[in-house]
Amino acid sequence: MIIHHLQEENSILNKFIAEIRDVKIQKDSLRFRRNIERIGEVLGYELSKKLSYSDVSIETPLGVKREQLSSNEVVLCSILRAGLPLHQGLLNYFDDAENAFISAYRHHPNNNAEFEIVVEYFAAPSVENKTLLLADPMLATGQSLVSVYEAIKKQGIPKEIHIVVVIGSKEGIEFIEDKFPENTHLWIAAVDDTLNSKGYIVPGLGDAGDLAFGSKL
Ligand SMILES: O=P(O)(O)OC[C@H]1O[C@H](OP(=O)(O)OP(=O)(O)O)[C@H](O)[C@@H]1O
Ligand SMILES: O=c1cc[nH]c(=O)[nH]1
Ligand SMILES: [Mg+2]
Repeated sequence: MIIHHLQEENSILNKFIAEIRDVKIQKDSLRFRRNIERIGEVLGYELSKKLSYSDVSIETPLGVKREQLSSNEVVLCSILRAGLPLHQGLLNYFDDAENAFISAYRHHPNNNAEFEIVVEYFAAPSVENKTLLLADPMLATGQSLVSVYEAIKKQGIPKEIHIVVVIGSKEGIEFIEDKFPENTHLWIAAVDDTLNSKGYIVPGLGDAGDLAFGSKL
């Protein structure tokens, strides 16, 4: 896996990350969603540099100019629910992508701390020989991403995969590394050191789905 950790270099991205972490700011859910979307735009711009480009003639009112345009067939796949604002940010830039939505949630049998990942809702086009962008704001244990990848493989084998994450744990990155093809790119804004006993990233930001859409029963 080729890891691109964007916060290794300072940029305006740091402000968006700081705001989604900050307990004094993150409860403004409109701002939280918009910040995740903005991070999706930044990550999307960065990953666009690794796509394939070909020469296309563009006619302006005054002449013709050759531009290098991406020739990748992109499928943008997000994990519900927290993935929705990140999906929107990526879609703002990859506006002609096909889209896939897959749900994954943690099921705690008998309210135990242990959980299993349940994949239920599944709506995806073929990904055969296409460029798959797999987006989830949080990479904690890594189990959701791997379960969703297993599910989407039923739709074909992608030519290349770009995983897009806002905050990940070192443990989660280690867990997913050998579960994806070697040439998979991981675009990750921030990397945190630990997970707590409930599998939450520390310091992280809390529950991304709840912050974006409200708590659930
Ligand atoms: O790496 P993992 O340990 O699998 O955890 C990460 C998952 O947790 C969050 O979803 P959550 O289960 O909270 O569902 P939600 O989006 O509905 O809130 C997040 O969006 C990831 O999908
Ligand atoms: O830290 C975490 C872990 C899983 N899901 C979240 O939203 N946050
Ligand atoms: Mg959640």
